[in-house]
Amino acid sequence: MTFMQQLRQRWDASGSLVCVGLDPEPAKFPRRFAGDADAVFGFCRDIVDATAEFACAFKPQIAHFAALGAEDALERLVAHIHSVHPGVPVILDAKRGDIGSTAQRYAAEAFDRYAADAVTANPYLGGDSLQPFLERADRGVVVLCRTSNPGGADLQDLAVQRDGDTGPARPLYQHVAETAAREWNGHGNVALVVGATWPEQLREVRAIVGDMPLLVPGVGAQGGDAEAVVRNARAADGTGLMVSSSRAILYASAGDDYAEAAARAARALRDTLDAARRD
Ligand SMILES: O=C(O)c1cc(=O)[nH]c(=O)n1[C@@H]1O[C@H](COP(=O)(O)O)[C@@H](O)[C@H]1O
Repeated sequence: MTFMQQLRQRWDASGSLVCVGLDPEPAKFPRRFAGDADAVFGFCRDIVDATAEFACAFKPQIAHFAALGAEDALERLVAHIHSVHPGVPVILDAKRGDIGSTAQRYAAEAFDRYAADAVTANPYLGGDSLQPFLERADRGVVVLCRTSNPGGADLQDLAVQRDGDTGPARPLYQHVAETAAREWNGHGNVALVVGATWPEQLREVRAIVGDMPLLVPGVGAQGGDAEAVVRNARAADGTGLMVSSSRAILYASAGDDYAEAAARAARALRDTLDAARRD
């Protein structure tokens, strides 16, 4: 089954638009993990098991593992999700982008080493740099379009015009959305990242890309408005969104109830999103 088929089935089966982000920071782990050499895996596994029923996807962030030398924990975590929660797609957040020969190795890293169903990719190097990801038709390629951070505007909002365009200049992120929909999505395996912190841009992107899935980080710790995300960016059938939250779920409690607190936070976000899409 392809990533897109899996995602659509999961939206239906879970009734959830929540993507649970897995960004391990040992300093924030509950005290019971102190001195545990396998704390990164153990903590993330507990969060996964507690939140899976409320998740349309999981999104481990690679730097949060690699910076700790915990790549092995990431490999085992993805294997755990596939075996214990089959049907919940894993998006590896790696934001890769490089010349073709190197991008090919990044694709092998994400899809073969880590067995991710999808990967985030940076389009700055252009279409040929995305090709090694795009040609893996069964996997998803989640292309950065309008990122959630304050500086997302610095370059992504620059008004630009392609050679030969006759209309007015448009923000670069809109060109990314249009190119993704028209040129990069030949296998139907492309999604876009648009931050929850930019509701107007979410609306603009949705208008450009039709029903293409959007990964929307920035609710929770970054303060994005979950209801505005749904209002502005749901697809025609009420799905189309993976609204991603990491810290607000992972670290909902620093006590022994961390897993239950994470489940409550994920369920609350699911319910908020679900109510908004029924409005
Ligand atoms: O690609 C991403 O996942 C991403 C894109 C973006 O525009 N903004 C963004 O915050 N992210 C990631 O989403 C997660 C957000 O974490 P929280 O703010 O804790 O929910 C982090 O892992 C970021 O690296």
